[in-house]
Amino acid sequence: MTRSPIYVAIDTPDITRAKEIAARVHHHVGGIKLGLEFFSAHGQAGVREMASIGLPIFLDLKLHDIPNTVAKAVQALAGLQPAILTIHAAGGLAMMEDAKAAAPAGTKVVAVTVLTSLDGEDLTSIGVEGDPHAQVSRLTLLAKQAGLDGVVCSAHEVKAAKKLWPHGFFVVPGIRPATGNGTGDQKRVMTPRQALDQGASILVIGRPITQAEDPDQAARAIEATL
Ligand SMILES: O=c1ccn([C@@H]2O[C@H](COP(=O)(O)O)[C@@H](O)[C@H]2O)c(=O)[nH]1
Repeated sequence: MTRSPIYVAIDTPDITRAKEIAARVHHHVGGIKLGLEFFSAHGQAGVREMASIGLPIFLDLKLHDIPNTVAKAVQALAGLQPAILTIHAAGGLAMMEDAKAAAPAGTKVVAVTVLTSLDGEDLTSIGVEGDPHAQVSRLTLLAKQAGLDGVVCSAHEVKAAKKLWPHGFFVVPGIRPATGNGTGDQKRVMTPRQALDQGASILVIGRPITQAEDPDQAARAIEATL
């Protein structure tokens, strides 16, 4: 059976709630994404507890520091054997190379290019010239050169990024079902179906599932559109 491309982003510091959501959506997702909020509250012990549910774990820590520090952090996380681990492409070529070298063989190391909460104006405000497309393309090529497994980008850039890296692994957040609540803090969004059509390898979906009255039903409804 093929795994669902949906990774549910369980962003909560409440481990009881995190386990409850995971148990409810278990059959409709391909994995669980744990990020800064969960990790800051529960650390590696919490990740192990969530892993015992039996779904692949995507550890979204978006590591970004000098190469030595990031490599040591990746080494320290290696025992968790995450399926996917994120670092920031803006950390540069050497940082990405060292992170990949420090990761366990079974872990896909992927680089965040341009956060889906940013638009062109935001990029200009932090001194990045060009639109998100140009910056995603530039950082995708750098991540490929560093020997990573793929990148994180929005569905708006994934087609172009895939052209540059046909065998890359493309993680796409900023997913919003056609019907439902607003985009929140996300600025570059697309529906799950459209994102897959554009070339996403996996879809990261948080609030549309976790904040639904019935997360199981929300995940099931999204799955039905794929
Ligand atoms: O560019 C990025 C990189 C990571 N994320 C993470 O994905 C989820 C999205 O959650 P939603 O509730 O579906 O908006 C969240 O955990 C982010 O940390 C991202 O959104 N954009």
